[in-house]
Amino acid sequence: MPTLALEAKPALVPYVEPQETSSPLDWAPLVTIDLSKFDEPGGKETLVAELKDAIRRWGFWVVVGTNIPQEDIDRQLSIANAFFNLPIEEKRKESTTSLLFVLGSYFGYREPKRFIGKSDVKENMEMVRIDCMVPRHDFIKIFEDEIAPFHRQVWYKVARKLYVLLALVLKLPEDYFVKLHDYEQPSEDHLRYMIYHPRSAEDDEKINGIWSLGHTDRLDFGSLTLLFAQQVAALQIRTPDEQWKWVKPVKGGITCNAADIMSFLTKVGYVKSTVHRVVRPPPDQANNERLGLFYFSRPGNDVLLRPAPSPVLRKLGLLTPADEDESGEDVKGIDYVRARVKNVHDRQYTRNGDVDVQSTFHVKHLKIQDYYL
Ligand SMILES: O=C(O)CCC(=O)C(=O)O
Ligand SMILES: [Fe+2]
Repeated sequence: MPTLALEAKPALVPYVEPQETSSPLDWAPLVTIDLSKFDEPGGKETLVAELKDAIRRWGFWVVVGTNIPQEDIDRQLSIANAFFNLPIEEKRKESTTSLLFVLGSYFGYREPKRFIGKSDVKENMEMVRIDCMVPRHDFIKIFEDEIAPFHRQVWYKVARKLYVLLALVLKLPEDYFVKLHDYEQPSEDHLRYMIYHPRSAEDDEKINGIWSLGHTDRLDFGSLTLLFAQQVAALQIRTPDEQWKWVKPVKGGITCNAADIMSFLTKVGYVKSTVHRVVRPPPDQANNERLGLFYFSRPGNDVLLRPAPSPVLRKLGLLTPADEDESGEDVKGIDYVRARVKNVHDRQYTRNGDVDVQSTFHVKHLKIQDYYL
């Protein structure tokens, strides 16, 4: 079994993206937010108006003009690809064990071990979650000097600006959400590398071509999910009229979605945490590996989770006196994240069909409904 010399940074084969699909797919008409306007006079106002529609109707949008160099994104994809190409014994060295799931924490490598519902087909995705506070896999440590600044620039160039715009949509002080997600404070904010391996048409048929069940981003329970575009179409969102539509990858763009904490902070409804799923890609991409690079923004561990005191929510009658009562029992960001991860992952089977699709769990006084479509 090859071992890695920690001090040596191996030369990486540059990752080459698969060809774009030419299948005529029913794409979701997502709004594009051009962040290069953010610092222009009147720019924020324009973006706020665009984002408002996106968060209320779709919960998904695309961001361009981020000023993150394309070569930095490509380099992350090359590191991710090289990691997944390591022998399995090597990847397992820092794997996420079931013990961690019991504790509700899951950084590190996760291999596809679970069966899909009651079928004999196994999950086809591998992932590695990279947090800045846990021991890392040796391979990841070697590239830490590139991964850490990349993580940081995504926060400052994208997530932070989106939080400012979201606060403005809700007529809150500009830094309201920025403070809750302060990059410099301890949190479980993280990057994720992920790869889906193609399956035979036969196996995919047994699971109705669904690679990841419809869900909101409870799984990586956070506030915002940023997905750097990769060319293999497979992500679908459920539209307000309950149709599944494909999300079109935009070269150099980032597909963003509001996750459950953002929805919770805005009374589960103002900002929509939209149901989405991953399906077998179209025929001309069905044999491609699907490599993904994500950023999951989470609130600070010690942040108290309570609905934002937004005049917009108040005007809509969404804030109850209990929401505005500061003496109630508090739930911290970390309590919520741990409870959710434990509920989702501390199990042998993925949920599919009739296997435990509905469940609830508690975080202190909050009862949370967890479901999969
Ligand atoms: O692979 C994708 O495009 C989306 C994955 C996803 O929705 C998730 O992991 O929460
Ligand atoms: Fe998701």
